[in-house]
Amino acid sequence: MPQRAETPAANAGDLLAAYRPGDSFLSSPDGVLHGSGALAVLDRADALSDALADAGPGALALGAVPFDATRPAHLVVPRTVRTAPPLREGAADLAWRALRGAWTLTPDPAPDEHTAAVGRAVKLMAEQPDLRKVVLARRLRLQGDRDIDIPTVLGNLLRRDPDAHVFAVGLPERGAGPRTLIGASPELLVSRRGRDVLSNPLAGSAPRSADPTKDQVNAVGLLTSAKDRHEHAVVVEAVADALAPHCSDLAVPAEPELARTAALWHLSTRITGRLRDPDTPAHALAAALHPTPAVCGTPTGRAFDTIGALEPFDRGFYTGAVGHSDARGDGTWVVTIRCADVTGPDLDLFAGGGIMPESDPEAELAETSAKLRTLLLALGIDRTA
Ligand SMILES: C=C(O[C@H]1C=CC=C(C(=O)O)[C@@H]1O)C(=O)O
Repeated sequence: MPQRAETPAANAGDLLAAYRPGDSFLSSPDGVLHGSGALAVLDRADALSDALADAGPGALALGAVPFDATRPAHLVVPRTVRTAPPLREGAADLAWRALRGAWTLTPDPAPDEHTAAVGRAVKLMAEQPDLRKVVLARRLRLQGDRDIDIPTVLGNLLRRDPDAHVFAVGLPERGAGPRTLIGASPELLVSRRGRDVLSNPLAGSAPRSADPTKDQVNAVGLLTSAKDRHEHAVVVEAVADALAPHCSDLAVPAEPELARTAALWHLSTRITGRLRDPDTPAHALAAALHPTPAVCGTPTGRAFDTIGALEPFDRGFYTGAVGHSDARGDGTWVVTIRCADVTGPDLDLFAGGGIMPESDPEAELAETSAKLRTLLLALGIDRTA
């Protein structure tokens, strides 16, 4: 059966108003997508191209791939797709909507366990210098007193970060009703438009400040920090190496620039290339890149094993990839960060940071707290966790 493309909506707000549990929503600087129903549900990204061919020439699929790419993905070819123009200035028209209710916040692991794990990673890197970087994360469990109103959270995320990749995609259920991955990722893993390929790795972070002078001091401090420049360079090198077999004219800027979200400054590098084989779809490029050292470390296998040994929880879909591909092979996939895994009134929030040999455990903990604020503030929780 072919996918149905509905008349485009006037704006993202109309798509949010139409969102129902189980639907998909993706907003990026290129446009906004809403998918409902399912012509096909797939657990492997390499099955996407065939499923898209079955769904018609204009069809698209969207969904999420977990951090551990050997585990099942959750990808949907929606029955119906509706689009809206990019949000841009329209963000100011989205009303900030408060979520009602009370929350219980439980850090798991506790903050001191996270600093201890960072300390262990630093010691490991000192003992084994070939282990250059490990990304360590922590989880914050939230329990509300009513089911989370997902379109309200998405609207609040968009209002604060209109240029972010704001998403809601379904996940395999765990017996407690619909499960949804929501978030506002600032990090483009890869996009493909015809032969044009773009990746925009981020690594190296500093908190934003409401005081403009302090905000600038933080930004300049980040741009000139040897530790953050090093942490960033490791990611750029890996992204360029992974794209090189697929791209000609690979352009890798020598210096990072600053990127900003409402909560953080990041070091950012825009890497562009021309696809050698026009039949390589966006999701194949995403699979070639994932996991970058922005979410795993260097070398990848050693860093992955170290994460397994030091993080006391399962990352699941956090630090995987979320996005969409269409039947031509074009698409956009982002790194699944600044996100939460939601079931009913329960949310698991996640935040991590790149640990380098020179990392300070308390500073790394503070960085994860700043990252958690993206979701906390969208939920109306103005607390540092
Ligand atoms: C792993 C996360 O962020 C990554 C992306 C940007 C900056 C990062 C950093 O400075 O450590 C991380 O590599 C996260 O937000 O959970």
